[in-house]
Amino acid sequence: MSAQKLTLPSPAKLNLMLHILGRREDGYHELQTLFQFLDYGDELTFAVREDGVIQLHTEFDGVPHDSNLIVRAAKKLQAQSGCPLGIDIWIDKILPMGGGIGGGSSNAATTLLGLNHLWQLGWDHDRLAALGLTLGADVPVFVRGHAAFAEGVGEKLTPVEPEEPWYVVLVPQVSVSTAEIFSDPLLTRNSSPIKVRPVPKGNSRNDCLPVVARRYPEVRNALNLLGKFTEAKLTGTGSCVFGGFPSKAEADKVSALLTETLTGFVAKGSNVSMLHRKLQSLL
Ligand SMILES: C[C@@](CO)(OP(=O)(O)O)[C@H](O)COP(=O)(O)OP(=O)(O)OC[C@H]1O[C@@H](n2ccc(N)nc2=O)[C@H](O)[C@@H]1O
Ligand SMILES: Nc1ncnc2c1ncn2[C@@H]1O[C@H](COP(=O)(O)OP(=O)(O)O)[C@@H](O)[C@H]1O
Repeated sequence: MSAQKLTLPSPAKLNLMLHILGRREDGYHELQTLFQFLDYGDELTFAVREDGVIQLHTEFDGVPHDSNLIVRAAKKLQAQSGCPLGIDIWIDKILPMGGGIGGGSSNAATTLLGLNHLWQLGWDHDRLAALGLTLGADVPVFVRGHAAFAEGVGEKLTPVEPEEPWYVVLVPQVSVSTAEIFSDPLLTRNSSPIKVRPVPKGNSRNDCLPVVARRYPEVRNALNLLGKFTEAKLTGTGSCVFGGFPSKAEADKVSALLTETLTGFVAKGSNVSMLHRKLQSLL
């Protein structure tokens, strides 16, 4: 008899603002950023194996099997929990890679939460988030599943409740290297820390934007075009650009105009990750 399959969502995130406060001794940058999820993302399907093997069945262009964050997350959880079970995994990948919408980190978090459920490990979110942080700075927020103000390299999280507009997200056809942006001499690294909560209005800038727009004409173009309709912002280190609208109808109208020449999609902002809504419904 074949194992029962479980399908879970793996949502995208946006950085609604991103300030860089300084550089740490280890070369990483201290940030303040606001994460919100999108009701839009990949889908991962899992089936438990009795033989302990971890197998991702979907191939990724340019990402070898054992480097995939899904496989790395599964192997770490298996090693640290001592679980003898294995897993078959398939993914329906719709999120662009290297777009600043966190697809890889989200896939890792969905894997951690999915396997915690299927392998019946009983780990709490603190423990899963700590493991997730060793895979990437954005993994903990996906594990916790609530919109958050993040500090440090993104691991100190305070839940927040920003508005949940409809977004038009444009996907310039370039992959931006996060390392390249953080090593650019022109990057602003000395923003003053925001000490008041919630983040006061007027702090919605992304310090990476000037450097990314300067290096990538495709991103500049997307910012200019979306900027004709609403405030156009960069998420993470890009390449994706987004803007909020009060209704789906308005977002759809702008998207229809812009996607004649650019790639993009419309999605609702969400303060509770659709992964957590699905997991809740299983309990
Ligand atoms: C800045 C954010 C905001 O969400 O960008 P996006 O990746 O989403 O675009 C993330 O925190 C990115 O975190 P993460 O995804 O873990 O970064 P990585 O790709 O591992 O980082 C690649 C390189 O960028 C630099 N880096 C990254 C994050 C950080 N806070 N300071 C840094 O200096 C480091 O040199 C690191 O080796
Ligand atoms: N499951 C995965 N999904 C996406 N990218 C992955 C995955 N596993 C490893 N990667 C690598 O991580 C890089 C960053 O991916 P991603 O998280 O999608 O972008 P970003 O951090 O810009 O939002 C990719 O370019 C890819 O090389």
